[in-house]
Amino acid sequence: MDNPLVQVQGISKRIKKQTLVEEISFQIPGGSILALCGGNGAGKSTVLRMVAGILQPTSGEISVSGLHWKTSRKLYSQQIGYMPDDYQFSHGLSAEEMLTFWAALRKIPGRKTRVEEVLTLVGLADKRNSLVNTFSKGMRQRVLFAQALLGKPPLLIMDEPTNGLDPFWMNEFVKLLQGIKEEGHTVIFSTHQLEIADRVADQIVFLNQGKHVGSGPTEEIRAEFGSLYAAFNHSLGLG
Ligand SMILES: Nc1ncnc2c1ncn2[C@@H]1O[C@H](COP(=O)(O)OP(=O)(O)OP(=O)(O)O)[C@@H](O)[C@H]1O
Repeated sequence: MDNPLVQVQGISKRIKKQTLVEEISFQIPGGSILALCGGNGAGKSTVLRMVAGILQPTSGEISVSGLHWKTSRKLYSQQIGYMPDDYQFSHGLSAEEMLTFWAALRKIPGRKTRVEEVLTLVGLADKRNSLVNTFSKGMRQRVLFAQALLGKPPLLIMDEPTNGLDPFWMNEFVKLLQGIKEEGHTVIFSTHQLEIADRVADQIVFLNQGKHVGSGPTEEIRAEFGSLYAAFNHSLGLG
């Protein structure tokens, strides 16, 4: 692959004597979507947090746009919009105030307009004045998604972005991601919902118990195994 936007080379994370993830490698070409799939505790969040620069690998290398976190922290972070799998929202802030706060923190140019744009993108423009801590899980997910989009980052990293979304918003999420990809953004997201990976991802990486157990272009996996479910079961030695 020529000049992939993201290069992950043999990363492992050990905490005390426990190995959380071991020797994970993949590359993501610019303008494409990769889904990290696996069950609970597979290591998806740990990998995403390492790519985001929040957690440092015990061994292995990661580069984003040719940059390494250790040598270019600020530039590296500017490449990335990160959506965590959970977030404790502070009391008393509306959706608009929350996003304006994040935009100010990150020095987003034209932040009033950008906050308006992302609120509209995630369908929360009419809820802008409602308190975020009164929002449903799906609405909170959409606020987190909006904050990741604020800086129009080349790379979007999303941890379980469809958790808590109803079928309507699941569909909207797929359309949003497709739109983001058409604009040239690169996306990596984790999910245990294989149907979402099937619908939007160009490439899949299967993880199980911290290990890479299979990967490939989505179309090729489908052609070889019939479905992502069949491929995932095969990667677990179940079929
Ligand atoms: N800070 C930590 N200290 C020790 N162990 C950890 C830490 N963070 C995660 N783990 C362990 O690492 C393993 C991988 O966790 P991780 O959260 O990356 O998995 P996941 O695939 O995102 O799971 P889920 O889908 O349940 O969110 C789990 O066994 C978890 O208990």
